[in-house]
Amino acid sequence: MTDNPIVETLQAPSAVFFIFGATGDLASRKLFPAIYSLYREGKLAEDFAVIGVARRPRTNEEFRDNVHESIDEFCRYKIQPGEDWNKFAQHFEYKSLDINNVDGFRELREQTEGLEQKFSIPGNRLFFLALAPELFGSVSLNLREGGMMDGQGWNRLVIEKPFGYDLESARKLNTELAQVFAEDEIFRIDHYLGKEMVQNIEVIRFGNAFFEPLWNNQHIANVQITLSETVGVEERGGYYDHSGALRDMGQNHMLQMLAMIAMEPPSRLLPEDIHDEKVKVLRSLRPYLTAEEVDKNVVRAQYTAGSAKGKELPGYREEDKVDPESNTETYFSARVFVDNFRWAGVPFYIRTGKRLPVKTTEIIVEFKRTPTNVYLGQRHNLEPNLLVIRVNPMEGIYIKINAKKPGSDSEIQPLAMEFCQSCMIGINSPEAYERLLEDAAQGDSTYFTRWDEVAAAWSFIDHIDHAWKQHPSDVKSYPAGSWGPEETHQLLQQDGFHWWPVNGQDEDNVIWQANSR
Ligand SMILES: NC(=O)C1=CN([C@@H]2O[C@H](COP(=O)(O)OP(=O)(O)OC[C@H]3O[C@@H](n4cnc5c(N)ncnc54)[C@H](OP(=O)(O)O)[C@@H]3O)[C@@H](O)[C@H]2O)C=CC1
Ligand SMILES: O=C1O[C@H](COP(=O)(O)O)[C@@H](O)[C@H](O)[C@H]1O
Repeated sequence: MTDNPIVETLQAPSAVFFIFGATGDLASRKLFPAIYSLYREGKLAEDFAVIGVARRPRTNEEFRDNVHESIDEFCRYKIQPGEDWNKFAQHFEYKSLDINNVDGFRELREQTEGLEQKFSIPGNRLFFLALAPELFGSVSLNLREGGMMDGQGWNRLVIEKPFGYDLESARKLNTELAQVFAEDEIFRIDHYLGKEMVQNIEVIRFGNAFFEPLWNNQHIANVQITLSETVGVEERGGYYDHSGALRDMGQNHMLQMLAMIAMEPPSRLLPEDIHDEKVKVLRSLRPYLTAEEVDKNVVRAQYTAGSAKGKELPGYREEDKVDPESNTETYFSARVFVDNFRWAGVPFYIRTGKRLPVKTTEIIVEFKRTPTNVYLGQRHNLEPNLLVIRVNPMEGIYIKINAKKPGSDSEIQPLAMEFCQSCMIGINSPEAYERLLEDAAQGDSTYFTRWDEVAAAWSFIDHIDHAWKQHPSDVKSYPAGSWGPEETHQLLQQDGFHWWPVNGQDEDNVIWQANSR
């Protein structure tokens, strides 16, 4: 049922999609809308089914109403007046069960077989775990014990982050999953890898002749990755207070983006080859083994009360379900080194935080300056060239270059050569969860994380966390609505650099770049 002529209509194989945690936030905000968008674009096989699973009692009709509401509220496609809603909704059923009770899985098996018969689905089953991580191990064991793996087709497990709390717990979880699923059946989600512009990094780098020769320590001065959020912890205080920014964003999204920027070109674009290259980067991260090294290279902070857009905002310790004496970091920044031939000596600065002034994700590659400034005699300081990849919410890339100011004799100004994808594609740019669900159904693991990548990332993060645990109260503070603690600037100043403005704005919100919104 595609109404968009430019989308590819390669359909995913016919399968049953199980959403474990079907009454939860992720299912409602992301998963049901993603399934509907795939349906609207003709990317789902005609013969598909969805079974929502959670403890709360729901009839199939009530569940379908929930799905309708979630699509109304969160989907980029709207249900059309006069559209045959039931044609879509009849594919959805609900099963109330407790993950820890294997009998429920046996009943689920009967229900599944009934649906497979009804829609002529050849036994392909995709299990999406939108559940608290503590339940991941039990659900996979009970899938096997309850006979859910005995269908005639393939079985795939799609698993949400966080994958473990540290390397040890991640290993334990992986061992539990490996008792039931082979590595190529496990699809570990990092939803940043589903984002259009993160996937585009590969094409920008490997599809253009002029970047690759410059993509090394001879020509790149530093790389800056910013993932800033305006929201606080919202209703996720219980989870976040045990996680913090380093685990919530650092171990996964930020290191994955760094790996995409730093990896070697794979000889083939097969999932295994890309994973191989990324894991080499993650294993080359210089570990910070002592508290002194961590102090010198990593900054952590927590937001206090502040304001944004004229609205008063509470401090982190006043948030719902947060320990009033919590030392959990809501912000971190780090100077990271990739110790290999290509990147020796090039700092990668990464920062992320909640309650910052703008919602944006940007990767800025700062090039080294020209060998000499021939305009110095005319008192012109040339700015370095930048390549800026805008990931979220604006999507696009621009290159900042120096050019003569039109009409002037000698004045030089920085300007942006820009490709603004969101200006062109607008709301039709697929959401990350659509791509990832589709890829998992197709069996393509390129934009999921392989176990050795997850392990290498934890190994790097664990050293920082161990150092922090020695001095838990050593966390800096920043007012909500500000750009983080002062110390974050020192990270770059020690190398003679500074954070470039993101979102096309400097810290006084002066817009210097055309398509900033
Ligand atoms: N929400 C988000 O934006 C994001 C979430 N995630 C991850 O996704 C996962 C789910 O998050 P979220 O949707 O926010 O969590 P919620 O707390 O909103 O939902 C949890 C779901 O699990 C079900 N559940 C809990 N215990 C059991 C049980 N014993 N048996 C069966 N079902 C159970 C709940 O339903 P019921 O109470 O009816 O049993 C509910 O449907 C987590 O791992 C989270 O870290 C990751 C990135 C973003
Ligand atoms: O994984 C997570 O990501 C979101 C930010 O995702 P985005 O796509 O909106 O940039 C973050 O808010 C959340 O804390 C974290 O768990």
